[in-house]
Amino acid sequence: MRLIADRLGVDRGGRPILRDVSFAVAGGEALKVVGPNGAGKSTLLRALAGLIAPVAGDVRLDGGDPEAPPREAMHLLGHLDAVKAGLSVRRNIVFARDVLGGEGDVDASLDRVGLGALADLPGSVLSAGQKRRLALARLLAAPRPVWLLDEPTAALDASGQALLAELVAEHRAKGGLVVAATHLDMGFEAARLELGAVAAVS
Ligand SMILES: Nc1ncnc2c1ncn2[C@@H]1O[C@H](COP(=O)(O)OP(=O)(O)OP(=O)(O)O)[C@@H](O)[C@H]1O
Repeated sequence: MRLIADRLGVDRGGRPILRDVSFAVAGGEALKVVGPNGAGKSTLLRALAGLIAPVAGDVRLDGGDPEAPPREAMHLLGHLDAVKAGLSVRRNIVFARDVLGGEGDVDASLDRVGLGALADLPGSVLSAGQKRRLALARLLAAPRPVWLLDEPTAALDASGQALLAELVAEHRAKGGLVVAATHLDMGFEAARLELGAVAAVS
């Protein structure tokens, strides 16, 4: 599988944010998107996920299900954790699995991210780092080959950051691919896409 962005152009609020952004990420690979605040990192992830229509170029997923839109192969972990405050921690994951599809084991996913003991508590009581861990559990419970991660280490402690690096390594070993926007070291090797006045891949 290959995720390809081809001369992508994206506007927001009528302003050009991304122009001529091109890259390809193959299964097993990771791409780290960097750039200053406002450079368009989140915008790029949202465009890849099909949530914002590009004004130029396109996003393709080669080797995926030709019948399904590319977004169905993607998991966007946004910088907001999208926790449903009124649902229990476990129900949050069941809900995500029902919406996104997938056969992941809900309790095993929670155990893996260290939230097993909190499964019956409402989502509203989770700390910022625990909400981030809940978002990681969603990646496991509703497996999809393309992970789009927006500032995935935000609010994670050292063990959470190590867990993220492990999950990414396992995902890549299974042929999954990762595009991650970040200001920080994420503890794994990745190609680099720098957004700024001019976008370039190195
Ligand atoms: N809904 C919106 N309407 C109009 N402009 C927007 C909207 N969302 C984002 N923008 C603008 O798009 C630009 C890129 O924002 P984006 O969130 O993609 O940047 P970023 O690189 O992820 O920034 P940060 O490092 O601060 O998270 C910014 O100038 C922002 O103000």
